[in-house]
Amino acid sequence: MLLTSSWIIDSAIILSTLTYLFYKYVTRNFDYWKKQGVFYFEPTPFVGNFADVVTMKKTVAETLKTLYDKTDEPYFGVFAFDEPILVIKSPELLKLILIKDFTYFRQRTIAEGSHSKLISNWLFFQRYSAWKKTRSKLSPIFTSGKLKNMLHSVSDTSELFGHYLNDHLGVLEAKELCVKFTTDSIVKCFFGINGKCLEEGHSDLNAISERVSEISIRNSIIQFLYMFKPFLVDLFRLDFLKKSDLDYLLKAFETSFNSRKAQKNGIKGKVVDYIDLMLESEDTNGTSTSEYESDHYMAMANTIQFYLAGVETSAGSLSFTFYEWAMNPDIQEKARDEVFDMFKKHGKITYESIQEMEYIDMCLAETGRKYTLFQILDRKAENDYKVPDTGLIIKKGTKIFIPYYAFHMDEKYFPEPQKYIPERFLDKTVNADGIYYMPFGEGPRSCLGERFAQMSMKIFLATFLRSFKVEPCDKTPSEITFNPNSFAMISKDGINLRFKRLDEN
Ligand code: HEM
Repeated sequence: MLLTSSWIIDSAIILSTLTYLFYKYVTRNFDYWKKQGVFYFEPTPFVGNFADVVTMKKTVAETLKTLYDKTDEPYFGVFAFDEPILVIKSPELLKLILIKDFTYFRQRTIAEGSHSKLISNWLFFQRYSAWKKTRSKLSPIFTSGKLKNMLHSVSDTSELFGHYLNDHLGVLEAKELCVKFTTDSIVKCFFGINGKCLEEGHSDLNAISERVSEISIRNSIIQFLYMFKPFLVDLFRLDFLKKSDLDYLLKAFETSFNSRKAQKNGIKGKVVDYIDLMLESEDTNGTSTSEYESDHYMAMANTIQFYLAGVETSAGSLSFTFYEWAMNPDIQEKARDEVFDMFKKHGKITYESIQEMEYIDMCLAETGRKYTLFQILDRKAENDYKVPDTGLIIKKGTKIFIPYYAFHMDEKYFPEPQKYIPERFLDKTVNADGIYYMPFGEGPRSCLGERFAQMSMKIFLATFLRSFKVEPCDKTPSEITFNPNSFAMISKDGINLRFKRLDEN
């Protein structure tokens, strides 16, 4: 007997008290935006403004778009479950946050993965001081000169793709198909190995790439916690990759690195990939052993990150481009004409010739607009920041979501946003006043691999268009519905398309 003579009444009192206390706890921040004088959307206890995400009706990107469309305020408050988040709608304010006043917003909101030596070495997750050092060491890899050296590896992989497709023509799931190319091309350029996805049809690396992009309960929970509950990531030591997959990748890299080192044995040769670049820069003279080891580990860790950051995103972009080309044959034909002109003029794909393929550039730009690939971009205020010409002070620690899918689908910037119109990018006036188009992010923290991704995608598409065509089939969705269980924006029904040789009817 605790409170009354009846255990039933006691239990009811205890249960109600606990429920009340829990309710008070999860709603403790719900007056935050009111106190700040910021317009906000009324949250629901336990889910905040993300009820549709929890019930799997919509993706995070679509949920934020619905709210974005309901207001003309330059910024507004929402609650991700119990946490206040500032959402930016003004392109001018976004330019300040991402570029001009970047020093206030150098971090992301996502978990930092500090439980793992590997993840905490990844550029994407690092805090400013570590990030600055890593970014300055990695940036030289993506200069024009270095990319030119990687072009041959990407071209060879595209040729291999041509052979693979020739043997597998018919109805194929476009993303699965493109993952084979992006995996082989990224591991060739950054690990210096043959991923054998195209040569063997399905290799160990192909299986790892599929596990990374798979919509499984494990992946959904991990992605959700990285985004919304970062402290649980460290507590439960959550990693993106299964340990066995990670060990496989680390071993593949080290074996390739050591064998190249032994082969070269100090001889300076042509730099063809990332491994050569690492050997070139890992000159131990004048560097302490511990500094050498930490640089080597950083370079190796980021190779794994390039794999994770590049395979899924580039395959997503390519498969959505295939989808749009299948649904818009006139656009596919126009892109093919450009490729034939390019081959007529240059005879082969060179770094210079791909710069001339402007229509394919426009197609990729339009794919990047319509299919943002990530749900949101994010930043965190490192110090109090006074927003010019308003009374708002964004307090230190405030999490900021950039609803870039909503910007890209905003009628004001892109008339008839549901339509795929590459010509939108003809006059290059996008982002003239403020930032509203950012498929690769913007500012000092934008995508490091953008130029590599653009180069590889163009080489791949040019090789494809020269010999093949793509059409819709019975299983092709008439429009794309995004899968609400994934952090990446992917098609819920897959993208089944019919691939044919150019001379086939
Ligand atoms: C179509 C392909 C790709 C798309 C659409 C894409 C998109 C993005 C976006 C939106 C960001 C966040 C930027 C921001 O917050 O402002 C990002 C970051 C990043 N991406 Fe990509 N990406 C692609 C391919 C790649 C590739 C191929 C690599 C590496 C080889 C790569 C490496 C990175 C890295 C390292 C970061 C973190 C940058 C930092 O925090 O400094 N990405 N990417």
